[in-house]
Amino acid sequence: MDKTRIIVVEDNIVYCEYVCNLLAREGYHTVKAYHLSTAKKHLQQATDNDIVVADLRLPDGNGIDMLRWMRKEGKMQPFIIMTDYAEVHTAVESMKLGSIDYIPKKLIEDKLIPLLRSIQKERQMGHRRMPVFVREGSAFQKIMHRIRLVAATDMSVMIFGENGTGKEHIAHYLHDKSKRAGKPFVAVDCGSLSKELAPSAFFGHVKGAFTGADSTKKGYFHEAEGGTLFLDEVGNLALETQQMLLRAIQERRYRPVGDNSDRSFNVRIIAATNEDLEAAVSEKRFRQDLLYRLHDFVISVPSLRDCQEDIMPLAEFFREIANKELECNVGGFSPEARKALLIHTWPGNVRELRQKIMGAVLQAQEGVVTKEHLELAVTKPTSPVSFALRNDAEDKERIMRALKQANGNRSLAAELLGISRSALYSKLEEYGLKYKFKQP
Ligand SMILES: Nc1ncnc2c1ncn2[C@@H]1O[C@H](COP(=O)(O)OP(=O)(O)OP(=O)(O)O)[C@@H](O)[C@H]1O
Repeated sequence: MDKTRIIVVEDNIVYCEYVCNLLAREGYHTVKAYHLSTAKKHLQQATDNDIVVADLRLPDGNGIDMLRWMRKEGKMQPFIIMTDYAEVHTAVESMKLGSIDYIPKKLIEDKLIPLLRSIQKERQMGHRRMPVFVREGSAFQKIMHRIRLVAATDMSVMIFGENGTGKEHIAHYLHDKSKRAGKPFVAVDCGSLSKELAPSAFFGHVKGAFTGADSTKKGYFHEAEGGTLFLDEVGNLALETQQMLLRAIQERRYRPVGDNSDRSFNVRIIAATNEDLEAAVSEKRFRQDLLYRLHDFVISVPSLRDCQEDIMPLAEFFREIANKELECNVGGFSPEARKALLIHTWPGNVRELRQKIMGAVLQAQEGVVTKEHLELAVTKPTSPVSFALRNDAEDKERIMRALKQANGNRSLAAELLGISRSALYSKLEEYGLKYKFKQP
């Protein structure tokens, strides 16, 4: 099971139910919409991991209208059209707009699940459906440097940053640069996990463990074996789940629900949040000991408004993608549009930029994107994420772990800790730490 939700858009209530049951039997979490308007509401809350399965004909529009609306809004979730009407031209139109496939309803039982599995497999193998732009601004160069530094180690990494800054991309990149590349990368949306579901989701369960456990299920830890487990929005985990995770991480073992023996695991953990977890700790919403376990190494991703030099290169990159995906021929941005892009505060960060550019290109079709095409509203910036954990005991252990990972090399350890070499020396002195590295 992963964090994928399938949004099923179908006005025939019986058929909608049938498709949802088909999906639920395979362990998918489904959301139903009988109208295009309801589907749009669901999509406003959708994550990039969701997948849409839509009928072609709906009471208040059709599947193609919906796909066009999604792409205009920059919502690039995979879109599968199902229909009774095997009209080739409609299929072609939906493909142009980026629908993944077109399944005649009579073949749905055979084709839908394999198609969904292949989409998910691609994601798990790290083949992102969305191309990634390598940002060259100075902040990102530093981040890339820090990633290369930590990738080779097994340190847990905590990524802080506002929504849409690219934290998940960074986690993927880190995985790809690590010795775990080629092994699974399993992303977990911690916000969608209730405390009741979490034990089975993380650790799996055996058949008959509880009512409804019709078969044995692997949990995220098992799925991620040898690879990376990415805990997205980790600040949203229930306290009970935090405690359960902490125990597993400390002991490097867990017990599937209903099983009578423990399993050990070899998984690297990367976590991300847009929350100030230090505040969450002081408000007793987040366990300090878990936070401390999760952040051997910290990466702070700046907001887009603090990376002005990346705005136009990213905008050009998204313009080219939009041209290709939407079959448009837009050559650039007018001077006013450029100015508007540079002064906008981007509360939704790169995700918002992508959405605005996709929408603008679709509107412009050709020529250049103008300020009007961008439809940028006046916005207030969200508060920046700050982070400064520390208490002496935890600091000491973090320092020792960094020194160990750096094989005793103090310069490298200081870099891993994100402090200067002299700051590391004074910390070593302050805490009376004498780390002696034994040569093998
Ligand atoms: N370097 C990049 N190249 C291309 N697209 C990017 C890049 N960075 C971010 N994006 C786009 O922005 C969206 C948000 O990125 P991502 O999901 O990695 O951010 P996030 O910080 O994890 O967001 P959230 O906090 O909302 O989960 C992605 O869907 C992606 O399309």
